[in-house]
Amino acid sequence: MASATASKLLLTATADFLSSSTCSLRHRRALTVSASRYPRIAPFPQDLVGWVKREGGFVHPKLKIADGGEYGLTLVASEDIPRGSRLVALPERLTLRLRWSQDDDCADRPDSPLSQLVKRVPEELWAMRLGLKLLQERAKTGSLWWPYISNLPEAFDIPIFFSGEDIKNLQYSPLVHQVNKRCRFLLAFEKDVKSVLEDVDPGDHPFSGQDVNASSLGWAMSAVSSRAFRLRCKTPQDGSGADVPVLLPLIDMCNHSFNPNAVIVEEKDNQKLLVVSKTSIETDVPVTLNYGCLTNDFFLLDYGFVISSNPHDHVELKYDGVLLDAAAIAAGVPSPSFSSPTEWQREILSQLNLHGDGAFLKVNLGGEEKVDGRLLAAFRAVLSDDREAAQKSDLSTLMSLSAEAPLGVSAEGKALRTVIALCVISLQHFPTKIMEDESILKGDISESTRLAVEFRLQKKLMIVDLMRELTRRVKVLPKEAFLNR
Ligand SMILES: C[S@@+](CC[C@H](N)C(=O)[O-])C[C@H]1O[C@@H](n2cnc3c(N)ncnc32)[C@H](O)[C@@H]1O
Repeated sequence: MASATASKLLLTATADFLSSSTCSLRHRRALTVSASRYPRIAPFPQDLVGWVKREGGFVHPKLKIADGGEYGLTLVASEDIPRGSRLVALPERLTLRLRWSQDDDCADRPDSPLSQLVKRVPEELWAMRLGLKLLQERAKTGSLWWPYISNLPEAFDIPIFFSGEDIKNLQYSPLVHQVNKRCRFLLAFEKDVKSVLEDVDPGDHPFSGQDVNASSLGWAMSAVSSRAFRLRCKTPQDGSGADVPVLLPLIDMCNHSFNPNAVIVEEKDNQKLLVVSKTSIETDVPVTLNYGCLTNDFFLLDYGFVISSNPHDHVELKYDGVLLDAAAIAAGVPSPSFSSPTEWQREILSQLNLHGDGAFLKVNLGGEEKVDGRLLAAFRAVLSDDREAAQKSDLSTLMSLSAEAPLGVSAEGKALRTVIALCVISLQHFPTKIMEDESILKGDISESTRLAVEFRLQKKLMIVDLMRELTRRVKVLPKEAFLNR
């Protein structure tokens, strides 16, 4: 039932590209409304903890699966657990990953229809590759992983399932571009899958003869992108030393924190994956893992959530001479030369890969660096008259915000004021104001609208914070910085 909803939403989100896509993957077991607050694939999912233990895994006796509030389900300590405790140990055979072998019963054949489908998915959509395996196991009667799969969410609030209106509500073109790209891929891949499977013998059908469409493919891709971990594997099947995506039943009930109380450790000798507590965990406290130092773009696109004051979030801009001249003029810099840099400035811009053939023009504001080092170095160089000092300075100094006015206070003042003006221009690109977003969030809105508005609000708050920080830096510059020489 919810799969049908997901299908409808995917159609709405991609109306521009869509021809037809309506049915959804139906599991052999009936899909009815779940009794849980966080609907799962099966109305009464199997006991995941019991299954892991029965299959040779270990689960700390003081751990349980519980309601993690707005974060969905989570693993929680039912009593205090000391630091350094083994929380979960998962045998390798319970991990769900792509394995190819001609004669191993636990693996898929390298010439199988599943492998043909996997090969048609671009590497950057690795979640879809493993998603195909997940769909195969979801469709298979008697799958080893059914107790795990029955506990997976039946739908995901991630942007590929947003309505067209909520995709627009993101107000941020790099993310809208990614969402549209994924939707387009899913719609095209649906057709690919049908054509590959058209003449496949029923016994070889990867999805036990069931129909697979853009919606079910989207479900599988989202299940993997929001739950898989990338582990470094050295086996020949997985490619030597590559990061291989793996689904880790039960371990993937842990929610994310940048300050996690647990870590995943690979126990090579026993071929087990462990979760070990990094700190003591008090009663009722959830076990958390760090999913990565990601921007909100990735958190929303892959996981369906947005982190407030995310120190890794940034906005992406294009290094564009005309735009930067406009920013510099707005900052009070007379005749800036971003559109027509001098030869020595072009040399520095080339070293920064911001000029010439193959230049990489994407730059960021925000994140740990606060101002993209390449952008800052370019500003310092283009807004300086001191050719000798610029050519003598090493790039790493020019790129560092903590380097104190490497080309003199006048250039530093102009550079920082121009970054502030660029922040203002970036803010103006968002059609709504911070106060409007805050007031929308107080209203009665759908989860996807809430996520979209929260996403754009966080971007804007990040820019405002950056402007404050840069203004503080400008204010402490000596007064020569304010003379427009
Ligand atoms: C690996 S699963 C964790 C288990 C999940 N809560 C569940 O109910 O199955 C990742 C998902 O949990 C939720 N989640 C995890 N950490 C979160 C956080 N810090 N903030 C909001 N949601 C979070 C998101 O829905 C995310 O897609």
